Amino acid sequence: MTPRITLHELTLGYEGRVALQDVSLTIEPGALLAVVGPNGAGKSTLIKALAGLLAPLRGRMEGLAGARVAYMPQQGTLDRSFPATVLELAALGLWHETGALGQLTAAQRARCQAALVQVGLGDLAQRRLHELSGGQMQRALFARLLLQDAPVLLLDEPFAAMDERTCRDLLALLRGWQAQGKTVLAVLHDLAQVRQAFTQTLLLAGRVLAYGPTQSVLTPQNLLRLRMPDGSGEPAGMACQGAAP
Ligand SMILES: Nc1ncnc2c1ncn2[C@@H]1O[C@H](COP(=O)(O)OP(=O)(O)OP(=O)(O)O)[C@@H](O)[C@H]1O
Repeated sequence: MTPRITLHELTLGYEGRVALQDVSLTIEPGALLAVVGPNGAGKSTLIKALAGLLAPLRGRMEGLAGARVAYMPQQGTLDRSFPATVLELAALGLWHETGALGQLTAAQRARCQAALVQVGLGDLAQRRLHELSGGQMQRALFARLLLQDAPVLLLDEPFAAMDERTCRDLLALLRGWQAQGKTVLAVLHDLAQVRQAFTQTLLLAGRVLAYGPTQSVLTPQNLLRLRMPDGSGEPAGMACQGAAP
C-alpha cells in the first residue's frame, strides 16, 4: 500500500543550522516527482529526511511511519572498494526477506539474476563493484531497487553521468514503478529530462519555490529567479553544476 506523504512545516538542517525551511506539502500515492534546484538548495537533505536518515529540526512528516522506503544515495557517496560482486549488491535489495546476514535461497538468487538481466547486467553478476563503469554501477543500484520492491522510492541524482541509452532504460523502470502505483521522487538536474518524464516537480532553494505540475513549476520566471538554465539551449546565467551531460 503506497502512503500519502504529508510534510508539515518541516525544517531540516545539520547541527542546528537550517538547510531547508518550512516545507508544507502533500505527495499523493503514485506521484512521479522531480526534485529540482541549484546546488545547496536542500534537495538531498529532503530526500535523506524522507528516508529516515535525518531527523527534522522542526515540523513533522506524516505517512512514512512503518512504510517501506527504498533510498538510492548519490553514487559519489558510495564506497566501491567494498569487495562485493554485482549480484551481492543487488541481493541487498532482498534484505527485508533475508535479514542482515541471510543466505540466499536458490529462488532468491534466481530473482537477483532476473533483476540484473532486467537492467542489462545479466552477464556481469560476478563482477566486483570496483570493476564497473559509472553507468553499470547505476544499473546495479537499480537492480537492488527492483528487488526492494518498496512502495516509495527516493532517488538522489539517479541519472548523473549516464549515457543517453542508460538514462532511457532507467527512466522506463521509473515509469514502470509509477504504473504499479509506487511513489517515485528523484533529484534531477537535467530539466529537459524532468519536462519529458516527470509529471510533478518540486522546486527548492532553501525553501519551496514552487510545487505542482511540471509545466507550471518550470516556468521561465521561476528559473530566472534561480538563474537556472531552462533546458531550451538558451544561455544561462549559471550552469546547473552536477548536471547530467
Ligand atoms: N552532512 C552535512 N553537514 C552539514 N551541512 C550539510 C551536510 N549536508 C549538506 N549540508 C548543507 O546543507 C545545505 C543543503 O545541502 P544539500 O546536499 O541538501 O543540497 P542539494 O540541493 O542536494 O545540492 P547539490 O545539487 O549540490 O547536490 C548546503 O548548504 C550544504 O552545505
